[in-house]
Amino acid sequence: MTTHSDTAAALPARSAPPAARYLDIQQVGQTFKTAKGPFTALQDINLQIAQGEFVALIGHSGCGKSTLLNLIAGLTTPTNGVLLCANREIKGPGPERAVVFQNHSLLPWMSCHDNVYLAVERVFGATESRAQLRERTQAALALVGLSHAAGKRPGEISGGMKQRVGIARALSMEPQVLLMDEPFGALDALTRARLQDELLEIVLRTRSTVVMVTHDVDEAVLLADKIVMLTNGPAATIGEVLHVPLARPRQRVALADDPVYLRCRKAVLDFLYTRQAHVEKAA
Ligand SMILES: Nc1ncnc2c1ncn2[C@@H]1O[C@H](COP(=O)(O)OP(=O)(O)OP(=O)(O)O)[C@@H](O)[C@H]1O
Repeated sequence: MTTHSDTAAALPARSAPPAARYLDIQQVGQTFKTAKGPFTALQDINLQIAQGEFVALIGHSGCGKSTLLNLIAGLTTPTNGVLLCANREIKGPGPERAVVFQNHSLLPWMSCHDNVYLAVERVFGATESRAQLRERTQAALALVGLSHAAGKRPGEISGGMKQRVGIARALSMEPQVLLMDEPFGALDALTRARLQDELLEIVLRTRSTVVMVTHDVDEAVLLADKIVMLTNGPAATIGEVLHVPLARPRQRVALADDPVYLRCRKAVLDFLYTRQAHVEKAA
């Protein structure tokens, strides 16, 4: 693994020294049992993510990005190695790690308010009154600009709004870690850009640690502190980690011709399309 090591001083400013190994992924491998025999999706994954860091996972389709995210979420367990969150082994899902999926997975018969309330109740229901839970729910919806749609059901709102409800639901749990699997993948370009900007603002305010799977090079450079590039599978591993030394807050229009932005973008494109050019293997 090579690292583009920009100076620490050039890294984005965030307050208070965060835990440098908040998420610690050590020698992780994942082998699936399949009808054709064992299939090794991931191998020798070593990655440390600091508290408050925004990490983008990028790589060609099928390389193992979701597999890695699911391991961090605790939805699956690794065949090799260990994953730690705040020095504790990840052994299953936990309220400190919330997941936002591409298909927002809202319950269609419940209002946006109730979809969020359900998550709030699960995390805080034992210790807080209903009024407090409702307050948390309303605050989360306000955070993503959806107070006006609280009473609507998922079928009555747009795809972008549904995705914002999914993000509100995840944020309402006050997770230490926000795990996002191509959260904007299904959206049109304009909605996607708006949600990216909103996410930048929210993350700046909440100081959450974020791991986001994406296929989009511009999204990765715009949002991330660190871009983790996976090699092609099978047995995918981390090919390169690129630090993105762009100060925050970040403005997409100003970045369009920023030399640092362009250099980072080129480095990722180079990795994906030159060094890891996707070759379809014969079945
Ligand atoms: N439960 C499973 N059983 C067998 N193979 C699996 C399983 N889950 C994933 N795989 C395989 O592991 C590899 C990595 O899959 P994964 O979904 O993590 O890739 P990805 O990088 O997220 O892909 P995409 O970008 O297309 O979403 C693929 O070859 C996939 O077919």
